[in-house]
Amino acid sequence: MQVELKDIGKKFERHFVFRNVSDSFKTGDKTAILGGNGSGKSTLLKIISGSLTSTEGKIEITQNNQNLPVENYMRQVAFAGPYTEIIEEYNLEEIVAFQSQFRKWRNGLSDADVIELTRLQKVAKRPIANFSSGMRQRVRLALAILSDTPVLLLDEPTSNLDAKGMVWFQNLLADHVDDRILFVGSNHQEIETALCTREINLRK
Ligand SMILES: Nc1ncnc2c1ncn2[C@@H]1O[C@H](COP(=O)(O)OP(=O)(O)OP(=O)(O)O)[C@@H](O)[C@H]1O
Repeated sequence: MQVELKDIGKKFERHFVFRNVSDSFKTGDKTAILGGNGSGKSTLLKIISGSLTSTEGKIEITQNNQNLPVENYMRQVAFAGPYTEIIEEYNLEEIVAFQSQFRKWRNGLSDADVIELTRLQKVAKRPIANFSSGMRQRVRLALAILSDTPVLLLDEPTSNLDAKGMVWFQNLLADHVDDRILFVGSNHQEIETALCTREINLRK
């Protein structure tokens, strides 16, 4: 799969957040999207995910030498950001079972494997509404990282994670990144972008 950004710009109200972002990404590319608060990292990630349209330019997706319509592409993208909604009334077992109805897990993992990999098995029957912010973030990350999608987008992945959670995140991502296109939005957090081999710096 190839994701190509052609002169992408995004304007909210009267102001451009960024303009002229052009780049091309293929399977195996791991890209850090860097910049300070308000530089447009989340906005660019949403555009790359297909969930937000750009004001200028276009995004082109190619799979098996064919252009992929955005609605087909969106099914192939997994996204986790601190703002990604999770169904509060469900418990972890129910959320995992719900997602697996429409999306396979990587490497033939079962729902039970996914729950085990969150390391939250002990609270798997508690409603997410009662989870701490760090526990919720683990759920968001596990659901995205373990989804069998060729594109993975993570926005500020270590937000709300403690030291143990950061190590958990790094190991989980390292085990599930190789055959994908990865984008990580980060405020220059070493630990978040450690695996990245290229960058888009929105400050420039
Ligand atoms: N829906 C929206 N309507 C109006 N302005 C918006 C909207 N979404 C984002 N913005 C503005 O666009 C700019 C970039 O926001 P964005 O969330 O992409 O930045 P960011 O680099 O991810 O920031 P942070 O590091 O603080 O998360 C900000 O000035 C923000 O206020």
